[in-house]
Amino acid sequence: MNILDKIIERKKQEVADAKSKISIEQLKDTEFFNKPTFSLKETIKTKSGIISEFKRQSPSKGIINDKVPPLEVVSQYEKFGASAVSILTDKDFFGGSFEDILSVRNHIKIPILRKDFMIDEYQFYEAKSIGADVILLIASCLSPTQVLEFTELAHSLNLEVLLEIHSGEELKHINKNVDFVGINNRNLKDFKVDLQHSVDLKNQLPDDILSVAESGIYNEEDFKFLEEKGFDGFLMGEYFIKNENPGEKFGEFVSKMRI
Ligand SMILES: O=P(O)(O)OC[C@@H](O)[C@@H](O)c1c[nH]c2ccccc12
Repeated sequence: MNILDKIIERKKQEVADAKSKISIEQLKDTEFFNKPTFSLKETIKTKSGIISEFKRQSPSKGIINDKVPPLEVVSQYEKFGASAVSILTDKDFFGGSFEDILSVRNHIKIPILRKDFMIDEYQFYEAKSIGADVILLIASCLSPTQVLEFTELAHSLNLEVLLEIHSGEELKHINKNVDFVGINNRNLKDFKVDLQHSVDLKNQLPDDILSVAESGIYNEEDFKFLEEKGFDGFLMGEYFIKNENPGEKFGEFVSKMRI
């Protein structure tokens, strides 16, 4: 079984447990559920275009940084011009939690992407109740019909949708309602990174869709290369988070790139 299958199997159990503890009605009754959201569609154009990520660990890299608190990191990301922050909420494989979003929500005014593996409607209500603005849909874990239905549900809750694809096969998961198409430079099944593969795929996207290059952007050349190919957004995690002071590293990067 590959890692992605393992994650999804575990996620099903996790969602079943959560459902048995807290109902959707209870989620609707939380502080953030009815608050207005922040739009990445706006900030992707007006700020740096970078969605900078907070994560402690990943299946491909193990522990990356478990020393810095989320608020310290994301406040700096905001200060230096991040269009949004991505926060992993998966616990077992990425060391995240809802608390990582809850603890920062009231302190930043840019969109938060809840980065998790969405497989069930329940998780959209959860995302909204913790104060997320954008959710990720991973094409390789869903059918095109599920992508369509989940997008409608997300929009009904005022959440924006980043649809992640990695192969030509997955182009058929795209529908005109998704807000952004992310192309993962990393294959989630074997962790290989290939930027040219992503550019080839980007050239097959509909013209009017906002595109995000995701993962494995490890230096200035990688970023420039993808920027020149016309990506609108860039999802970057490890390059910043692996440092003692990820926020400062992000600030240096933005000023060096003059974005
Ligand atoms: O740390 P990186 O290589 O810069 O990658 C960030 C982000 O793109 C990556 O965490 C990611 C992209 N899609 C995902 C899906 C699930 C888990 C993680 C991811």
